[in-house]
Amino acid sequence: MEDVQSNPPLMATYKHLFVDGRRLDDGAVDCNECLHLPVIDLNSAAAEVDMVRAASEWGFFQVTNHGVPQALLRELHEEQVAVFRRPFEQKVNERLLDFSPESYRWGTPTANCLEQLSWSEAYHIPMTTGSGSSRCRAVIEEVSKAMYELAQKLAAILMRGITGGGETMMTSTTREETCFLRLNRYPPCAISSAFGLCPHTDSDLLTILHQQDTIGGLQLLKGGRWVAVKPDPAALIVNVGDLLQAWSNDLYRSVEHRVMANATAERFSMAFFLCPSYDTIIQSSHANASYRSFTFGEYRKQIMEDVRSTGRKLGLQRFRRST
Ligand SMILES: C=C1C[C@]23C[C@@]1(O)CC[C@H]2[C@@]12CC[C@H](O)[C@@](C)(C(=O)O1)[C@H]2[C@@H]3C(=O)O
Ligand SMILES: O=C(O)CCC(=O)C(=O)O
Ligand SMILES: [Fe+2]
Repeated sequence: MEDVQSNPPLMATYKHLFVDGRRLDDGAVDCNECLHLPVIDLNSAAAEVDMVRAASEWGFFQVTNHGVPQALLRELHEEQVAVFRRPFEQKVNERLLDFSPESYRWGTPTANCLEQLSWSEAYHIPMTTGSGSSRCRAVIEEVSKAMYELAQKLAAILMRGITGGGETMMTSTTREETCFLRLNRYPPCAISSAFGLCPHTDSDLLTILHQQDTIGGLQLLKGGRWVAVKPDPAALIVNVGDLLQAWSNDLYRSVEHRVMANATAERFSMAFFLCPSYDTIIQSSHANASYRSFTFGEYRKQIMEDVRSTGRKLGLQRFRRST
């Protein structure tokens, strides 16, 4: 049974954004249509070709035979539920497993309007920090390692698929220090429609996402329309991040996605973000590269500045060369 005291005070903090019973305009969503993402069997002979096609046509796909044990994912889910069930005060004031105080976040402190609000709470867990000998710590570490290994394998395939060649991604390009797990919890939002996570692209190389239940709510922008992704706790979803889009000179697509809050049910998910070291230069070898070269550190800094000053992420458009 859910302890109400564990919920962050989302309504009390953000009620001013729900003015005049305003609702988000989600008229573009076809609720009856659930998107079946392309499925890539990593053991199949065609895996590499299929993945390159899916990353350029969809930006999102599912992987099977990925090597991450279902039992481990279930165990993480149990630990995650317990972590979020703790009283709100504890989540804010006590460091979880020695992670930095900023590892716990809720709502959107910079939101100026309903469209910028994320009705959720999350833990950002960097791969290389934290301490202790609890089961929770051990499970987080094991999941991070398995996700890191899988993500590196997928990124290497996608880098090889960039036509024109020249691009290489050594395993040394990615850094355990910058990769992180994001544990998401989306509380129900009974009063009005809200985003569980507002529309965004991921600011990494690629993301591996596990939707832990069948509640649903993830939507992605396809052909100018928001479409719902079929929830499947047995699947791992992979999506291209901004850095791979730039590195591939727009061959691969970092697709905008969002989560709709559910009126009655809470939802959990976990995402692993594969990132390079901050000094990695992101640069396409294409003769007419669409983006100027930039470091990952520069990119992160720009995003944080934009979110702070405008309430939203401007992302890759900041780095696009004028034509
Ligand atoms: C306010 C924002 C923070 C965020 C970018 C955004 O505009 C909307 C989503 C946020 C998110 C969610 C997933 C990742 O944790 C993240 C790093 C990302 O790429 O999009 C964050 C962004 C952030 O914290 O900077
Ligand atoms: O919860 C989900 O399904 C999506 C989460 C997500 O997009 C993210 O954490 O970046
Ligand atoms: Fe995301």
